Formats: sequence, structure tokens, C-alpha cells
Amino acid sequence: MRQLLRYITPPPLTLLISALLMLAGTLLTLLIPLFAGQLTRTILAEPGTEVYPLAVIVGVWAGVMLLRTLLSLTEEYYMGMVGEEVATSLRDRVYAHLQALPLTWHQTRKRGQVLSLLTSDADDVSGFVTGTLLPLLPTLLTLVGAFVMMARLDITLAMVVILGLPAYVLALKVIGREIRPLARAWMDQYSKLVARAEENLSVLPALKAFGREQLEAENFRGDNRRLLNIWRRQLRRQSLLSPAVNLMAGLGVLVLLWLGSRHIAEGTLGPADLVSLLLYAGLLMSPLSNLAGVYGQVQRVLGSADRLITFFAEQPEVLDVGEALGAVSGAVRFENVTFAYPEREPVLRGLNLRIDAGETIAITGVNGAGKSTTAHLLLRFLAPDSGAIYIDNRDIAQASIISVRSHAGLVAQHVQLLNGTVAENIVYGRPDADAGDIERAARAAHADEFIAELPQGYQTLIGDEGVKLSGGQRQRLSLARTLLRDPAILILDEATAMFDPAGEARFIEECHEVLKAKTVILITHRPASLALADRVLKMEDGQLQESAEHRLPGTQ
Ligand SMILES: Nc1ncnc2c1ncn2[C@@H]1O[C@H](COP(=O)(O)OP(=O)(O)OP(=O)(O)O)[C@@H](O)[C@H]1O
Repeated sequence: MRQLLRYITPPPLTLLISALLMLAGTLLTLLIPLFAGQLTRTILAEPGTEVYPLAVIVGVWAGVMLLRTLLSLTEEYYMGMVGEEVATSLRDRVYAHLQALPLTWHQTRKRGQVLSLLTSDADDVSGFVTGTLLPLLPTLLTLVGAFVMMARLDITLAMVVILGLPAYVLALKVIGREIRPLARAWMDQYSKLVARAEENLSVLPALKAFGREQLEAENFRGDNRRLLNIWRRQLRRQSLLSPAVNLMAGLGVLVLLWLGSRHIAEGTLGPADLVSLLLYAGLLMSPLSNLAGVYGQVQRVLGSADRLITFFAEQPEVLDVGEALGAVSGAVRFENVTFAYPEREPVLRGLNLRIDAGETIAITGVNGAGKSTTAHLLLRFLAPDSGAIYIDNRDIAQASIISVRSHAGLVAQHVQLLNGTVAENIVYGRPDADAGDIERAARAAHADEFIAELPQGYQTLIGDEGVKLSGGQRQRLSLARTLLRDPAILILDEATAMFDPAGEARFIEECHEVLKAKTVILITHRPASLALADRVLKMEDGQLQESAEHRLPGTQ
């Protein structure tokens, strides 16, 4: 928990005000038993004894109660604010870290599980800090204060209370021990449930096409029942905690009453002091129950805290460390690059590649040969196991990731678009671009024709992942988005795969001018696209070989 507190930054002033209000409130509460003692003394006083008048005691008592209520109101507001600010800053940090983690981290996790870090785990932890951890302060103060006041009245009775505490702590431990693993199991099962729902909803067309609605509903139901069972087991133990503690506290009060009456009979304690003492013991009951609750909640929240600590320990991509590449002409060189995905055979084995600035090369090869992997290495989504990659003779491992990605643009095989307008999608990589820039990029990608035919032109909403567009239109939009960034190196990974043959031929002819100004890497099998290339390379056994067989007749 202490590790996690590093990531939680409560607002200092609001926190200080809440703490002071809590302390003041607790001190006022500790006065009440004293008033009760004085009241008893006044009621039982022999005529002629000097005691406070009844009206004074009741008046002061009522005044203190009123003040206590006012403090509680203000305290609630400030505590609420601390809670919300803690939750907000923790969510900010989780989200920033989520985005900074490399693609490889995300590829090995389910989206639902990742999202639960941001939602339930972050909420659990911030709720714990404000709902449990901060109120601990008045709880502990009440405990200590009540004990000191009791000791002043009767040290023996106060010691009985202190000696009873270890038994109480032990009971907490025994009952609470089993809660933690159950809390973790619940959270794991919960994220599995969310992950399943998320996955099913994101592949809904496939799910419906294969008639899996009922099967998936049953799978979900099964996961949901398992979740309920874990919760039931956890609740059984958790609901045991508070009654057990209350029972022990009640028995403790009985012991006090019995011992107190004996002390009165022996003349070492006055009846008014016994009244105060019992009220102090009563004051102890609620902090003790609170502490019991705290123990249960600590066990529960530790699961979330563990997950967040592990998550924050993951190494993020540092985007701006290393030198910026500055202006580049776009020459690319792979030198003896070897790469394997974790626990897989190497994809690239000593790959060498040299592309001159402004050259267009095509890479072909069977599915799974490693073509996209090569592109991802150039973008620093992945890092080579050995060897080096250069842009303009500068090792990209030494350059800042952000500058590498600003010079190398990728139009990927699977186009990813936002659920926004056409214009919002094109401007994504260069938010400062104006309408003229957007239209120029669209024209260069030959997307302007179909955009003009859309109901609201550039302002047309294109739906989740661009569902309201055809595959080819999505690819053109994706190309426009990349061209707007104007990278010196352009990687088109099967970027024309969705084009109809006539459209592809036209596109290639028309884009020729735009592409001529850049270093272009075409990952493709399509003869029409291959015709664009100055050289065609074939990927085989993790290496690239020059190949002439894909050239179209008439091309150089
Ligand atoms: N994230 C990943 N983790 C593990 N293995 C991966 C990952 N991505 C790709 N691979 C594997 O690496 C190999 C190369 O994949 P890559 O996508 O580079 O091939 P490709 O030549 O682009 O194929 P295609 O023509 O089908 O697009 C494949 O065997 C694939 O299974």
C-alpha cells in the first residue's frame, strides 16, 4: 500500500483542512463523557456541595453538540473533495501510463482487463484512501483519547481495556486472513467477465454470422455465476467480522461494569466517574468496529493495489529521450537485424536492407514471413534483438521515438479509424492543420472524390472503426491521414488490398507524384502496386532477397 501511495496525491490544502476538522470533531466528542460525569455528580450531590448547576452543564453540552454537527457538515464536504481529487489524479496517472506502455504490452493483454485497471481498481484504491484510510485518523485519536481519559479515572480499568485489545486484533486476523485471496479472485473474475463482454461486442458481426449469440450468453452467465459465488464466500467472512467485534466489545463493557461496581463498593471510584468511564468505553466501540471494517477493506483493496503496483512497475516507452532526428532525406538501412517475438522462433534472421532516399521498394513474401514486423521495427514499435536500423545513417535506437515516428508514416493493413467525422480522422496526426491542409491531403490520397459524395462531406460521421465506409475508402482515408503528417518515409502495408483492380491502377497512377517525393516501402502482393517499385524484394527465411520475378512487363 505504501508503494501505491506514491501515485496518490491528495490536494494538500483540502487534506489539511479535512484533517483539522476531523481532529477538532474528535476532541469535541471526547468531551461528552466528561459532561455526563458532571451531570451525574450534580444529580447525586448532597445539598451544600459545590457542583456545576444543571442548566450550565446541559447548556454547554448542547453547545458542543451543535458545534460538532457543524464541523461534521464541513468535514463531509472537504473529505468528499479529497476523495474526488485523489480518484481523478490516480485515473490520470493510470491512463497516461496505459498509453505510454509499448504496443507489445497491450498485445499480450485483454482490453477488458486493461480497462478494469482504470475503472474498478483505481476506484477501489481511491475509495479506500478516502473512505477508510483518512477516517482512520479520528478513529485512532478517539481510541487514544478515550484510553487516556479512562486512565485518569481508573488506571486498572483502563489497563483491562488495553489488555483486551490483543485478543481483538487476533480475532480480526483470523477472520480477515481468508478475505484477501477471495478479493483478488473476485477482481480477476470480474475483469474476465468485462473482457469477455468487450471482446464479444467488438466482434459482433462475426458472432452473429456464426450464430453464437446463445452460446456466448451462456458463457457470460457461467462467468457471472462464478463471480457471484466468490462474492458470496467473501461476504460470508466479511459479515462475520463486525458482529464478532461488537460481541467482544459488548463483553468488554460487561467486564468493566462488574469491575467498576466493585471499585465503587471499595470506595476507589465514584459513581459519576463510572458513568464517564462507561461512556468512554462506549466511545471505543465505534472506532473498534471501524477498525474491524478497515481490516476487511484493507484485505479487499490489496488485490487492486497489487495489480496497480505491478502495472506501474511496467516500463513505459520514453517518447522524448534520445536526440531528435531533425530534417531527414529518408535513407533507410537495416544492418544484420535479428528479431523474435517472445517465446517464438526468430522472424528476422540477420536481415540487411538498404533503401536510398526517395526510392520506392516493394517487399513481398508469404503470409507470416515477417514483412509487417520489419515495418514495426522501423517505427520502433519493436526493438531488434541484435543488429541496428538507421535513418539517414543515424541509429534509430539512439533517436527519440517521437521523432522516428514523425519521419516514418505507416498506412497499416488493418485501418484504425475513430468514431468521428472524416475531417477529424484526417487531422488526427496533425491537430494544427487547417481545412486547406486536410483537403490537400485528401486529394493526394485520392479520397476527395468519395468524401465529396458523402452526405455531409468532410463533416460526415463514419461510425466505429469507420463502419460506414467501404474497405477501400477506409484505406484512402488512412493514407490521407498519414500524408498530412508528410513523413519522409512512407510504409504502405497492404494499403491497396481493399481496392478494386481498376481503382488500384488509377490510384497508383495518380499517387505516383506524391510517392516519388518520398522513400516508400510497399508491402504488397498486388502486381499493380509492385509496378510502382524501383526494386522488388522478397522476404524468405527472415531475410530479404532482390527479386525480379514480380516486375510487370514494361516496368524498369
Ligand atoms: N505480436 C506478436 N506476437 C507473437 N508473434 C507474432 C506477433 N505478431 C506477429 N507474429 C508472428 O510473427 C510472424 C511474422 O508476422 P508478420 O505480421 O510480420 O508477417 P507478414 O509477413 O506481415 O504476414 P502477412 O503477409 O500475413 O501480413 C508470424 O509468424 C506471426 O505469427
